[in-house]
Amino acid sequence: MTKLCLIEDDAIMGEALTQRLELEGFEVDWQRNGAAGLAVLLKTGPALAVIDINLPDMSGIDLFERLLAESADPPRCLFITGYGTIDDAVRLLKLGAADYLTKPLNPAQLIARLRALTPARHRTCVDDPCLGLSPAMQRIEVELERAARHPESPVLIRGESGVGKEVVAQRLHQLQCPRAHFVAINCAALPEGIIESELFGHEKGAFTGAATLRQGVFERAGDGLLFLDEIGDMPMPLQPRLLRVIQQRRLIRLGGDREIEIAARLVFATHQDLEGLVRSGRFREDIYYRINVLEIVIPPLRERPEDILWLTERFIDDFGRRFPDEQRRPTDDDISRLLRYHWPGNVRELRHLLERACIMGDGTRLALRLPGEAEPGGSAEVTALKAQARAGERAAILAALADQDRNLSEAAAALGVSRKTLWQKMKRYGISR
Ligand SMILES: Nc1ncnc2c1ncn2[C@@H]1O[C@H](COP(=O)(O)OP(=O)(O)OP(=O)(O)O)[C@@H](O)[C@H]1O
Repeated sequence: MTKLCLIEDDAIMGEALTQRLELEGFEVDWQRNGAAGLAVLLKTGPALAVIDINLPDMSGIDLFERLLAESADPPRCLFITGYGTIDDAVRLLKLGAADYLTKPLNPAQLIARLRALTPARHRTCVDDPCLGLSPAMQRIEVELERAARHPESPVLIRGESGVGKEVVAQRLHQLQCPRAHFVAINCAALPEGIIESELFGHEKGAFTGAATLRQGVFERAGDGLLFLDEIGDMPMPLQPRLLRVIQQRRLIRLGGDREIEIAARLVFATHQDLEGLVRSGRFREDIYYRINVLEIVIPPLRERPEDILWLTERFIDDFGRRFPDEQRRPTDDDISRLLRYHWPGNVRELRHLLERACIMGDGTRLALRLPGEAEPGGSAEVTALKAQARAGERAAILAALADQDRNLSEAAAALGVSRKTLWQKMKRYGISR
């Protein structure tokens, strides 16, 4: 559990926050005044502190300055400020405080910020969800724990592209057989000519070009986990053979005659409407029933706002770990934009977008740009309009100069600008006298 010290003199607020933070999995030490709070921060070394800036015995600034002077490894401090103390909060940020939030406090926002601030070393695996914070992902985590105890049953993972189907398969592997192989194959990406030998393997000399024996993925996975992605794209001619292998858990390599036992856990995934494929005759109904034993459905990211925040924090943390000098932090505005966007590319899109936002960011600021939003300084349309306006302005200056026999003062008067302004614009547009 992440240790957190709450320093808040208001009894109602202190109690409400303590309850909420404990429900969210923090270990809370609530102190009612600055001196007692400071003592706890110095003695017990929590990972985080939430501090009201207006305390009865000292100001938040005094407290923070003393903490910095006396502690070699101070916790990350988030201050709560009232309307009149924003200036102090800004001063605190300059001194090195992690963040501040204004009253009235939005508890969900506080939790999101605290999770973002929790240093990785203070997170423990037990209370740190592996797949996400949303109820849907927590449910999947529980389903995976159950599935891990029944390795003989196939698993079918469904969800839009980029929702994390492979990540879920990896989690199952971690729960079930972390030391055994994890082999992944994308049935849609393999050319039809080689998919059969890639799946089932071939003996030496089985066909022209088969110079050596090759094991297929079913064999290579050993007693680990075989992840067959995009199963809906399995070519129809191969499906009867696949069905036999799944059913009998045995195979014969191409060109071979010996049966080989399959020990691997079989996990299938698809973003397609398998039922529709069955109806249109492109996917065999018998395979559909055979693989659809333990079905796990991952909802799209736009339906899991908690995960948008949780994943954002993870991806930004990852970046910060790789580039310790570049610690970014989302602003409130970044967070609301991330929550508003509809994420057609799901987690993959979020990951790529944040990678870019971290790389292009500056200081703690992310350079967040979401598809469809106007670029800073204007969208393409605005840019084109500006270019047009500039061209028009240049033409007007040239015309005024010609009209006034290139007399600068008279041209400026005709244009209604000062002589200095005209001269500056001429320089910008490359117009000589
Ligand atoms: N819960 C998660 N935690 C961390 N990263 C995640 C999570 N879910 C997805 N990702 C990241 O998002 C990207 C897409 O995930 P993944 O490949 O598992 O999706 P998928 O559903 O299998 O996609 P596709 O349908 O295109 O094969 C990867 O970079 C992955 O690391």
